[in-house]
Amino acid sequence: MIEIHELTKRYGRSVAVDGLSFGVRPGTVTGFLGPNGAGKSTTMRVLLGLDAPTSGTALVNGRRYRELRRPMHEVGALLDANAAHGGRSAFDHLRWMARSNRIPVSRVTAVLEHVGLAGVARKRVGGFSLGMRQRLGIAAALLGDPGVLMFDEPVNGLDPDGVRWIRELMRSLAAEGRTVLISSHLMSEMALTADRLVVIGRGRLIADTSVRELADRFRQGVLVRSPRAPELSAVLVAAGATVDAGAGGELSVHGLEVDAIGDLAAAEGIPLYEVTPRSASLEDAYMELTAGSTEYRAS
Ligand SMILES: Nc1ncnc2c1ncn2[C@@H]1O[C@H](COP(=O)(O)OP(=O)(O)OP(=O)(O)O)[C@@H](O)[C@H]1O
Repeated sequence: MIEIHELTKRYGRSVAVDGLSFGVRPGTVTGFLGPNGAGKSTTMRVLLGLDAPTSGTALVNGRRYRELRRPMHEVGALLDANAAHGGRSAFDHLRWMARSNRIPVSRVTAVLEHVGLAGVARKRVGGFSLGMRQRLGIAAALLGDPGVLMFDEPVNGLDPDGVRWIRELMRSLAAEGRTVLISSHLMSEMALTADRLVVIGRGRLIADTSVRELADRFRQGVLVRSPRAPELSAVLVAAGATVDAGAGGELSVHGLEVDAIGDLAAAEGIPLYEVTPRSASLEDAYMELTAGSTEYRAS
């Protein structure tokens, strides 16, 4: 469980996080989204005790990071994939972390296997690709088997296989009942990975919602194709829908859900070739939500 309450972080005169409040629940993947400079990394750094808040609180399992008795058992994080010393092997890097946190070395082998690095465990980290470094960073986060996990931009620079692997790993960690927070500035990625979304801009909360609620909020109607489109259109309008006919004969229907459209067409014996809810505009929703919050914008 993560709880952020009225969190503000100033660096000199600039405000990185500005009165931010939200919670992240166990058993879900929560996407932490916002344009560059929105304050995502700062929030995570404060949660991990790497930065002190100017005011407000950032709690893990009800405590500030420094009050956690065995921090690596409670929260694991990937902030910077290049944190490991290049001259050490993956195994030695993790063994050093395990020893200094009184974690049995057997966990090192387990997490290296979990992230698919068992075969290169004795190789120097300096020779690792970005994807392998990300995996090693995730292995380090998992070392203490914590219930809360935070990943800052974990898919940055990964190839499609790596992206899919991370997505599945995040989902399986949440399915085990863990609290998973992933920061990203890619809505398209979060739409596939996250259950919930916390969107911030200029350090402030813009939206705290489920992916489904956001999709519904910005739904663009249902696309319907039928060989008897004009007839179907009349039926749908009579049932209270608003219908726009496209140039190709397709109908854009607002005010009726997919099931209702199917039932009405069936009742009239009108064939349907396609009924597609057009809710895939999450990227647009995100752009609209964060318009005005971006630090740098091409004009
Ligand atoms: N140590 C620091 N000193 C001064 N300003 C900082 C510091 N760390 C962050 N900031 C500023 O705080 C703001 C928020 O930065 P932060 O890195 O938290 O954003 P972010 O949402 O993680 O962005 P990105 O997606 O680019 O990583 C930015 O304007 C940044 O320049």
